[in-house]
Amino acid sequence: MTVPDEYNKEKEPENCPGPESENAGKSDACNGCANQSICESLPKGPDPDIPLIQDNLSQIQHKVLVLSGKGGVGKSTFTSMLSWALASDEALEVGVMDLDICGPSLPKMLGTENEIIHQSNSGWSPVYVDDNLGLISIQFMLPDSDAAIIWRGSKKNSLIKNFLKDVNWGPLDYLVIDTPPGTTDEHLTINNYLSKTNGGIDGAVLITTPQEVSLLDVRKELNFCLKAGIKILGLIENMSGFVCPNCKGESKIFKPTTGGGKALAKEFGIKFLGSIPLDPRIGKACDQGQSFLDMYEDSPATDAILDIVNQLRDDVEGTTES
Ligand SMILES: Nc1ncnc2c1ncn2[C@@H]1O[C@H](COP(=O)(O)OP(=O)(O)OP(=O)(O)O)[C@@H](O)[C@H]1O
Repeated sequence: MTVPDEYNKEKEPENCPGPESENAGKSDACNGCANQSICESLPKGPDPDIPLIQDNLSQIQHKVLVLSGKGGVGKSTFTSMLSWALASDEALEVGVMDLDICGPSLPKMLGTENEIIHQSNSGWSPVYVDDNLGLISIQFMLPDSDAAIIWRGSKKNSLIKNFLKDVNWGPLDYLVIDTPPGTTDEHLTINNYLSKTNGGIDGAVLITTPQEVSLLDVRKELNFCLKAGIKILGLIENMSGFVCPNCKGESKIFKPTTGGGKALAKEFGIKFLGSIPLDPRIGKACDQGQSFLDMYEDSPATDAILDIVNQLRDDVEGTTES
């Protein structure tokens, strides 16, 4: 078991059961400990749900995580684009899991904001965006779209387990998983369970913007992947300049650090998947729950995204040599 970097050994209370104990986070000594929520989120002993998760996900070919160090850099936007792009190939069955439990935005971006979850004998059904594109999100279980989700780690972990064990995913070519920003309980939980499934996690796509604050935070994400043994499929620099829709001229809005994503990828020896320019129509399409890729085929952002998706498919499906 990997104990996360955030775990602070110096803050261990007297009689601490230790992060690897079955009682981690649950004993009296844990109350008020700064490490409690981390310990609660760590797996304890053999988990009887693991065989159920393995069975439920056994027909999923590829599992891809989308990660970012900072919020607001376009992680959910890219997840929605990747999902639309994959599903535009009618030969593929695509599932999307929204693990941004406290800030779910995929239902809106994929045009399913007002849907509710359906339960049948075979479990929860994903909400279908298209015949071959299903989404699961906590949003579908909330009384209204403004409801706040203020949950501790253990409750989030149970929901993630439900998403893995109780959603009737069926056979899928791709399961794309959007995660919250940073390295959180959700990341530890999903990695813990998926790493035990057939084929494990194919890899993670990391999103940054060119700003220094985002580049600094995405380093933590890279180190998390390295520590957790998650393959890094590549890094994307989003909002990487603005292409004027009229004159097609490009302005480097974050001038000194534009290209920082590429430099970071080189430093870590990982693939740089490409830069996606700013296009104000992306926000508009996402707000309307429509596919930007279909609406604005001529946008340089569409070209960049489709090129990235092709590279990912080549890597994940092994159609070209890396
Ligand atoms: N290339 C782009 N051009 C223009 N707007 C963009 C681009 N990428 C993302 N956006 C916009 O930036 C905002 C933040 O994007 P998004 O919600 O995907 O970020 P996030 O990283 O998932 O944030 P969080 O993790 O905090 O939910 C959205 O309004 C989205 O429409």
